[in-house]
Amino acid sequence: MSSSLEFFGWDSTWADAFAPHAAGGLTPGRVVRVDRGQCDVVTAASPVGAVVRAEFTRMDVCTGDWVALSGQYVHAVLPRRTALVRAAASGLSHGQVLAANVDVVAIVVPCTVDVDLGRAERLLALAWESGARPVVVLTKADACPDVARVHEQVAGVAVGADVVAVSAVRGDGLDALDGELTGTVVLVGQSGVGKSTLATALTGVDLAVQDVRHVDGKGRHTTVRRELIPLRGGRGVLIDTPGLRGVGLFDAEEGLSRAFADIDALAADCRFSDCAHGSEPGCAVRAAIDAGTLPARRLDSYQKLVRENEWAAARTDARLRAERRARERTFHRQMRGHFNRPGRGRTR
Ligand SMILES: Nc1nc2c(ncn2[C@@H]2O[C@H](COP(=O)(O)OP(=O)(O)OP(=O)(O)O)[C@@H](O)[C@H]2O)c(=O)[nH]1
Ligand SMILES: [Zn+2]
Repeated sequence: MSSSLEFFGWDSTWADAFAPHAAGGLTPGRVVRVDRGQCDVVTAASPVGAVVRAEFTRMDVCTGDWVALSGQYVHAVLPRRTALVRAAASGLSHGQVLAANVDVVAIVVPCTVDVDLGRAERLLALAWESGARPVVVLTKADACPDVARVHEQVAGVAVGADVVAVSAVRGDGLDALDGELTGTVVLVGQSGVGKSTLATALTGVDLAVQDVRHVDGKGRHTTVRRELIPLRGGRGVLIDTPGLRGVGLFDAEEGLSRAFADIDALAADCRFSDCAHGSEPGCAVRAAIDAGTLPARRLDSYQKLVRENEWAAARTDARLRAERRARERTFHRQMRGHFNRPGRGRTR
């Protein structure tokens, strides 16, 4: 397969997954941007402005997906290796896929003395849940009087993840970060934490103004904002998609237990298997807090995120129940119509 697709992350595993489509004469490509049923797809040849067929819109084709194109139609979406999902911003009880086939989730946290550990923990849970590898990036290190201390605090909550301090303006730490960012990378973090500045430093492209000339399916030239940009180290691509800011957890039980693996491990020693780590006797988590080995803040943070996640799950269940009831009503209506039709021979 052409090196240009490899540039975007194509490998032999994708080629295997694509084989049946290749046999059918379809073209592989990676989605670099989606906009209401239209998506921009890079292929080994030129980029294609593709149309997502109506029957696929519910599959939520998103930036980062590998697709099989038939002409300018997205014919199939290859099964995702990973997916970054959050509770939909609208507060609907659906998950929203923000990016697909992400290898590294870089959690961007500004390096300040009053660093927001709870936010880092939330993003770590989200990242672990996606199936990608999380890395915490402490930005604006140049403006922090005690980088080592903040690094230590954050490393303390980032169980199983690396933490790298950088200054995008001075360039400190960027080489170390390059080494962490391989494959498909996304930056997540609140507004103002330095994502755009960092993205520019990592790609050499000013993403705030980047425009890409593009030929759509009808051969017209248009200008689009491509959301998949090669990293300067040549070892990956950055997904720069809007909407990676406010992140609510969605179905993130697994992610939470990875992000709080230390608490999970302690909880295994609680006397009761359903211990809520409140006032139960024999609680190993409380014992660790009393002994000073687990900060009370971390347990609070964990419990808050678990409640949030359960709340989202309950809403999903409620939605599924409502959908089932609506389907049943439709079914009964159809049945009544069917049996009440003249000549159906309903005997009374
Ligand atoms: N001192 C210092 N300031 C930085 C650094 N990186 C970013 N900033 C500043 O932090 C502010 C926010 O940076 P952005 O890169 O726009 O942050 P963002 O996360 O992209 O923000 P949104 O676009 O709102 O999501 C800007 O004023 C930057 O100049 C850094 O390494 N050092
Ligand atoms: Zn307990």
